[in-house]
Amino acid sequence: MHAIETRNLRVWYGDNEVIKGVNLQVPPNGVFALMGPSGCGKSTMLRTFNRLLELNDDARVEGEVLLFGKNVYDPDVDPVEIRKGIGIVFQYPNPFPHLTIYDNVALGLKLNRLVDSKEELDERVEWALRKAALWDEVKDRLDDYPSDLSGGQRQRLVIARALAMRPKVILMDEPTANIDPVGTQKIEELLFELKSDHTIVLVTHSPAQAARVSDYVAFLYLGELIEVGPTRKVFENPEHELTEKYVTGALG
Ligand SMILES: Nc1ncnc2c1ncn2[C@@H]1O[C@H](COP(=O)(O)OP(=O)(O)OP(=O)(O)O)[C@@H](O)[C@H]1O
Repeated sequence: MHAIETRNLRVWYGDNEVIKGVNLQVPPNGVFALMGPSGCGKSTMLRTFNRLLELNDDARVEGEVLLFGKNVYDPDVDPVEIRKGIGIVFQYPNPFPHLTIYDNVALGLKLNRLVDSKEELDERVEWALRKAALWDEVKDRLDDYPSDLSGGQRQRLVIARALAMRPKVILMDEPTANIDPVGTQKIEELLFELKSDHTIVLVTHSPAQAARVSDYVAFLYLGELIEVGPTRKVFENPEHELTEKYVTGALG
């Protein structure tokens, strides 16, 4: 079964149609990149997957988004539950500034009563920080605040916060756009580690990053899906001229 499947997905902001009937299938466990130039609709599409987009009053969604076979837009689905079950990481690392490193990871577990004891909470926090490849750097300063961390570390803290909830799917919207090259490399290595247990959908405007980290890639252009397939195939043997132009840098 696909982790995510869209069926004739369309999105409007007011009268402006920005996703124009996209049919897409994201296989489970791997990195699936959504790439395309600025404004083509990548972030908009990503936010339809966890129903975050409808928090924007102007936006209207049509079509289906199946999450492991279940349409998240069915009337019996609670969008809050959907958002809880899917991790999301944004372009600007946004840990809670007034919570310690420990509490940033622990908060969702506490609020949702996912653990029974302090011991279990400690274990889960450590587990998530290890999975996010941050534990060694923060284990002696769990009571510090995220402002003491580098941008790359803050982003891995956000990833740990998401992982603590054990999501099957993690959405990442340009997670390295504001991170230096060393921090970017760490996050890209982390994606490689995470993909055996998680489905990661990565929005990137960088074809080079898509080529480095993804197993499958979709190329979006002006709200349309131009091409999708295994990353190697799309980069080495694209079917569409537009894709070829984009991956060779001729499209901007
Ligand atoms: N809140 C909004 N209200 C109205 N139009 C919007 C809104 N957000 C995005 N758009 C428009 O929708 C289109 C798609 O934007 P979106 O941000 O999804 O593209 P993107 O590919 O993620 O671009 P970028 O890489 O620059 O973030 C653009 O034309 C954009 O101007």
